[in-house]
Amino acid sequence: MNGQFISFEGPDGAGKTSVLKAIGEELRVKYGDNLMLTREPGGNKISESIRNIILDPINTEMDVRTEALLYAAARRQHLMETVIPALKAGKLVISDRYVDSSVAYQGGGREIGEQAVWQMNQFAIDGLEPDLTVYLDIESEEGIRRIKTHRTDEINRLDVEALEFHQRVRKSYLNLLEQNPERIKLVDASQPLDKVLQDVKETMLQKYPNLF
Ligand SMILES: Nc1ncnc2c1ncn2[C@@H]1O[C@H](COP(=O)(O)OP(=O)(O)OP(=O)(O)O)[C@@H](O)[C@H]1O
Ligand SMILES: Cc1cn([C@H]2C[C@H](O)[C@@H](COP(=O)(O)O)O2)c(=O)[nH]c1=O
Repeated sequence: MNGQFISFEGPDGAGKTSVLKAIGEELRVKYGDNLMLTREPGGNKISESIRNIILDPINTEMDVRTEALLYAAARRQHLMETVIPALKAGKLVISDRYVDSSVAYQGGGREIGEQAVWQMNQFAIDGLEPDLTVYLDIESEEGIRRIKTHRTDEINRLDVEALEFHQRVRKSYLNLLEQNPERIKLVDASQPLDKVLQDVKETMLQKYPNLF
C-alpha cells in the first residue's frame, strides 16, 4: 500500500481530539483530499453504530469480552471500508485510536490480558499495524480532571470508570511503548497545548521529514 498510516493513542483526557484538530487543519492545507482523518471506534456508518452501542452509558450489562469483540468488529469494518482503500489510494491516514487502545483498555483496564486481546485482534487487523503511533501520555488523575472540568460533549461509559481502571490503562500503554520503541513515540501531554502540538509535530517530522 502506498499511503502512510499514523495512529494517535492515549488515556482519556490526554488531548488527542484537541491535538488532531490543530494538526488536521494544518495538514489539510497541504494534502487536501489526500488526508484522511478518522477515528476508532467509528469512521464509517457501521463502525459508528457499533461505537454508539459500546459507549452508551445505558449499556451497563455489557460483558468485558463482548466489549472487546465489539471494538474489534468496529476496527475490522473501519479497516476494510475506510483505512485500507485510503492507503491503497496513497493517502495519509491519521486515526484517533487503533488496536493499541484495545490492548490498553480491554487488555489492561478490563483485565482481560494484554496478550489475549492482542491475539484476538489479529483476526481483525490481519497484521496491519500503523507506520507510526503518537502516544499522548498523561497521569490518570489529570486526564480524569480534564474530562470532568473542561469537557462539555459526551461523557461515555469508559470515561466514568474508577481511577484504578484508568491507571491500568496507562500502565498497559507504557508496556506497549516499551515493547514497540520503533513504532510508538511518547509525547508528554501534561504540558500546555501549544507545547504538546510542537512536540507532536517534531515526533511526526522525525519519521516523515517532509510531512508538513
Ligand atoms: N494540553 C492541555 N492542557 C490543558 N487542557 C487540555 C490540554 N489538551 C486538552 N485539554 C482539555 O482537556 C479536555 C479533554 O481534551 P480532548 O477531548 O482533546 O482529549 P481526548 O484525549 O480526545 O479525550 P478522549 O479520549 O476522552 O476523547 C478538553 O476540554 C480540552 O480542552
Ligand atoms: C478504540 C478503542 C477505544 N476504547 C475506548 C477509549 C475511549 O474511552 C473510548 C473512545 O472514545 P474517544 O473519545 O473517541 O477516545 O473508547 C477502548 O476501550 N478500546 C478500543 O479499542
